Amino acid sequence: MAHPTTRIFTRRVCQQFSPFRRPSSPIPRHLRAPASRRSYAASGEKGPNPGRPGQSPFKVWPFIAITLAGSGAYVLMVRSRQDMDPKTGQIAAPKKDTPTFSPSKVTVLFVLGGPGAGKGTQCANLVRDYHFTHLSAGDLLRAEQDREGSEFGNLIKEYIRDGKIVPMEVTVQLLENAMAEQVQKDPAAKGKFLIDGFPRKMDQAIKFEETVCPSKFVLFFDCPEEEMQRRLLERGKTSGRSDDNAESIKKRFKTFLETSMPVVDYFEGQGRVVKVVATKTPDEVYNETRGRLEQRLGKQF
Ligand SMILES: Nc1ncnc2c1ncn2[C@@H]1O[C@H](COP(=O)(O)OP(=O)(O)O)[C@@H](O)[C@H]1O
Ligand SMILES: O=c1ccn([C@@H]2O[C@H](COP(=O)(O)OP(=O)(O)O)[C@@H](O)[C@H]2O)c(=O)[nH]1
Repeated sequence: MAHPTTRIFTRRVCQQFSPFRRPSSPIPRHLRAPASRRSYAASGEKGPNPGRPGQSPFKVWPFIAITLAGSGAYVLMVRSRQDMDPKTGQIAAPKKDTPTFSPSKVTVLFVLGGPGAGKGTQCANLVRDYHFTHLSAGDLLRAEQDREGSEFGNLIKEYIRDGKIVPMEVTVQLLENAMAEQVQKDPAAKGKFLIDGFPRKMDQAIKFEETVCPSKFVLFFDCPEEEMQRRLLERGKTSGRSDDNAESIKKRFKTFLETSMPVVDYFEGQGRVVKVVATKTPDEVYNETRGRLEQRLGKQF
């Protein structure tokens, strides 16, 4: 049985918020709205509130209690499902709280730009002059594709030929392994990484920064499509790549525009993009690249 004070409080709250409450209005009778626009209770015992004045016939609290309990259960269910793998319905591995590499010990620059913009060419220059370690996501995927016994070989082959983005778990893991190997080789060196052609999709960007290492910024090579196409068709004459052909190039451009540009926009929104116009000769593009990096990182980067 409820405590008398509780009962009084309950009745007061019910009365206050009941739409059927009889008002004791401070407004003089002649200024009030006509009876037809006022509460039902104004017509005395005939409305839906035939009980004692001020007492609602509806028990509101059970409804409120049920609604609150239901909402609480729903929130708990949604939270628990966030930890589930949507494919298997199994509980996913616990999220890593901290990235594997600390950005105070390791420097990561993402290098982005359309296919054929000149990312690989400029990364080679930076490696030569500034001792970066160059990790090309595409090269790592092609190596994994060709590795004997790889369970992802066929999948990667198909994705690359169609210009699609390989599921992020594969690429992020390959990159993390390659970084770990490099850091282990030379623990004293301050690891400086150019991660080339990555992240090409938002999920990769978020996953990598959460679990592997936050990047300093994106070095973005901006080049129009016609120029990139010309370069790729030229490269295709000798590269032996399954995707340097007109049909795959078209698909890669589409993926770049629809999926990868939003990643650049995302980092741009955070002030984390260093943009270089990539249409001039390789040397000219490199000069601009160095200038921009010095501006951002200081002369001794
Ligand atoms: N600034 C440039 N002008 C003309 N050709 C270039 C330039 N930069 C790179 N290339 C050539 O274009 C092709 C694509 O360059 P690459 O660095 O492999 O691009 P990405 O890594 O962005 O796909 C290569 O054959 C390369 O030699
Ligand atoms: O994070 C990545 C990077 C590359 N790729 C695949 O690898 C291909 C080639 O990428 P790469 O960077 O080697 O070449 P680019 O297109 O920049 O010339 C892409 O089209 C994608 O199919 C991918 O799936 N995920």
